[in-house]
Amino acid sequence: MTESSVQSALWPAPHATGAVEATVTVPGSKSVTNRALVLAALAAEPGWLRRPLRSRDTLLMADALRAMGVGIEETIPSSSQTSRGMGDSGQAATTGEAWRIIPAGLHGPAEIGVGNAGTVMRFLPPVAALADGPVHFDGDPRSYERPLGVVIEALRTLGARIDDENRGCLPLTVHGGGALDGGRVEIDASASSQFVSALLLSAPRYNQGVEVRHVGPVLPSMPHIRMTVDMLRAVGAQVDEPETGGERNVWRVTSGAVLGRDLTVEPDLSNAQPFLAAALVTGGRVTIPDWPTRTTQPGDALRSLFTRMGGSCGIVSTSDGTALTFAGSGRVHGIDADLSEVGELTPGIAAVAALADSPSTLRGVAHLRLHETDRLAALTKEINELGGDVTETADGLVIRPRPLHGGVFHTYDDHRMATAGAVLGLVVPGIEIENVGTTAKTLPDFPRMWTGMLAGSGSGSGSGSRSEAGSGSASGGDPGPGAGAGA
Ligand SMILES: O=C(O)C1=C[C@@H](OP(=O)(O)O)[C@@H](O)[C@H](O)C1
Ligand SMILES: C=C(OP(=O)(O)O)C(=O)O
Repeated sequence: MTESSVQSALWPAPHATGAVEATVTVPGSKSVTNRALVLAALAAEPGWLRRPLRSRDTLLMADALRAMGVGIEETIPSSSQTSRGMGDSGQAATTGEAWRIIPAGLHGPAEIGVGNAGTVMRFLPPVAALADGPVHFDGDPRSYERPLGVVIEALRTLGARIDDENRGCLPLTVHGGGALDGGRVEIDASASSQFVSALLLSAPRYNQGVEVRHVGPVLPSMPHIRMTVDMLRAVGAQVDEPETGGERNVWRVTSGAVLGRDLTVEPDLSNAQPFLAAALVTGGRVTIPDWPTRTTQPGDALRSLFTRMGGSCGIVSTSDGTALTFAGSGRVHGIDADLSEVGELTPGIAAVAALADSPSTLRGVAHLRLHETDRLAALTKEINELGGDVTETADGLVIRPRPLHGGVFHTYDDHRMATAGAVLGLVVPGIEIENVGTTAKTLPDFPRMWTGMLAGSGSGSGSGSRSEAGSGSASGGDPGPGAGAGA
């Protein structure tokens, strides 16, 4: 098969013949990995990143930093090396991949491919402003449509010179001058929290630091901004959030050195979503090892969201740390939820909602129209083409469950559309996922993990027995077309 035929192939989504019972090891968080790479690249000394996510978005980030002169060495640490660090839930890492990041003077000229990674296209122009020459950014066709003008204008206010031939979108060139003044900037981040995170992450290296004031009507994905602030503080940056005197949504980062750290990346809790959903929709039980007890990841909200939808869960101590066990009850309920803080969970919640015993209203997620695809339109069309009844609202979806039938579930190059389709396929026979390889954006091993999860508990192989699935540890099952493609 050529790469393009692999990409467009249809993947027969496995159907669960019984309750899913599995332990699933989920790879590291995209959002933590890409923030950690940026901060380590800006540091005054080398640092370590353990259990990083290795996916299209994070490899694009690493390659982009390398293009500007940063050293990133990929090593497998010996079992005697252990680590603790920011974002760490307390468990020691004794195995797995580790990247050593060796900061250097940032150089241009450089060519950066952002793919369709919001974190790369938003977080790196502020870094490139510190380079000593031009840094050119380009990406997938969809990246041209995703908003970037707010970051471009803010950087200009802070002293950067940028050529944006497409006016506010990619492609663009940041003419780095080796340093940036910094200062105060007002932005409207209602289209993406990543605008705020982008400006804060590089701010300690700007001459005057940065004060960012959000002045727009809404601000989505607050946990991701908290993640940025937490991770900045963990590398020694001073970040003030004056919430008194009527000042909300203001962040001040003081100019100062960024420390090199040793960080173990938490599992990606948003990527745990399809596996937890599998327990919910099949009345099964799924355990996710290393679920952190304290985290800024929005995926932690799945514990309450999926409990409201009919499941139950608990964090348990294990010999290696902590794990989340989530159990379905055999019933799936609809939900009325404001998902503005956790927008990236919407596709997975919509899939579960389409299988529920009552309607759902998902609100606060108008900005999803500007994600990997227009997720509100895509979910509406794809669920309805399987017999569903979904309508778009100004800021979300209303989902009235109907009996669904098989068919092709199109994914629009959106990893979370693919995993949402896989959840539907557990319950609805005959669903085929177009381009499941698009999951490589954040979870390259998804098809193998999914079939591994089902190997002992469903998909025609009997129900009730336990299976183990995880990145690199799943056994059995066809990895499916496109597995690993696109990275
Ligand atoms: O900062 C981050 O790591 C992210 C922020 C969110 O973006 P938006 O605020 O644009 O939704 C989220 O949806 C995305 O998956 C990751
Ligand atoms: C919106 C997402 O990604 P990005 O980082 O490209 O914005 C996502 O992963 O759901």
